[in-house]
Amino acid sequence: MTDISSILQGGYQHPVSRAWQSKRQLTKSMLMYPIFISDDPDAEEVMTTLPGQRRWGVNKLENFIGPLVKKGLASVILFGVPMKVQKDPRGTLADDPEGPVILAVKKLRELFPSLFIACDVCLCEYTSHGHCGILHDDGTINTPPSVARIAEVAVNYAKAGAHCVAPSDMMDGRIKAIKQGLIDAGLGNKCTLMSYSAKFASSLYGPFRDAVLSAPSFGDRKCYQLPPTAKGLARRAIQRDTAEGADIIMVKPALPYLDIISDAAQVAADHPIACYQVSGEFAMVHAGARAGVYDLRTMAFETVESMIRAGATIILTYFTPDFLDWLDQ
Ligand SMILES: NCc1[nH]cc(CCC(=O)O)c1CC(=O)O
Ligand SMILES: [Zn+2]
Ligand SMILES: [Zn+2]
Repeated sequence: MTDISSILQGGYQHPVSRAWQSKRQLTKSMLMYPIFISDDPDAEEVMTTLPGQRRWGVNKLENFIGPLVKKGLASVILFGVPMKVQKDPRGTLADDPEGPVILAVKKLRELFPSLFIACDVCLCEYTSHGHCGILHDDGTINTPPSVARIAEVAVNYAKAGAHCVAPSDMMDGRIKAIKQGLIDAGLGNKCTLMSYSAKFASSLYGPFRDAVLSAPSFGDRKCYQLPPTAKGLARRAIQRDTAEGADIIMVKPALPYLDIISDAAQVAADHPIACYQVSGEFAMVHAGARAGVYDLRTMAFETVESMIRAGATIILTYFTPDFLDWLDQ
């Protein structure tokens, strides 16, 4: 005789009952789409390492984003790609009023009033050395001016109309400085602060660095991004950033760091938890599908559903346009 408590399959025999077995399901409003904005206003440049993604010029945004908004796109996060300009040690062009990010924010606000617009905040796309902060002469991070500069850039994106600023630089103390800067500018109640709190020094950022030309010219980012083994540091960074005024906590990369997502959901239980399925994860899912290891769509769902199961409610992913279609089918 089978013990009644050993029978589980009765609970998931049908697609509807299977859906009831998940606490949360992927919905369109969970998706935030990362897009690359070139300083060439007419660009629609294909990138070989990020399948299907392009560097877009400001003039192309209407035709690119319009159909996605019609399909239910709720939010985007913008990355500036300065292709033509001169970079300097302090990343002066990060908040150039005529630069790609500020122009794109204004344009998108005007074109798509319902779209939630976040801006990634970092200096590495704009610094001559390619690091995320301002450096001492010996090449190490000089924290106070880095934090001041990052906060200045964030406030300028918010002033341009960003609904959310998301610092990915990993400088200590930047959340507090940005929050204070937003408050001082009268934007404390108008702009969401999403912290890349638990951002690890990962091999999975390669395609992104090619896309935005932000690879460091020397060294690596291991003195500011977290060591992949450092569960404790991640928890402390999450605690610190919630205490410093972050509205949303992010974990990045996502799939190899599901335990950190789960920790974040406990440590910051009263905050929305975001995770970033980064460029290398996206490339891996595509590469495996091309090699015949699995079906692309099935695997894309499995990765993102794992993140949701771990505790994420916001997913930054290059699969967003695909999910908007797949979720309709
Ligand atoms: N601060 C830069 C930044 N912002 C987002 C990503 C990664 C995004 C991706 O790989 O998709 C990176 C790369 C890095 O830190 O080197
Ligand atoms: Zn950076
Ligand atoms: Zn960044």
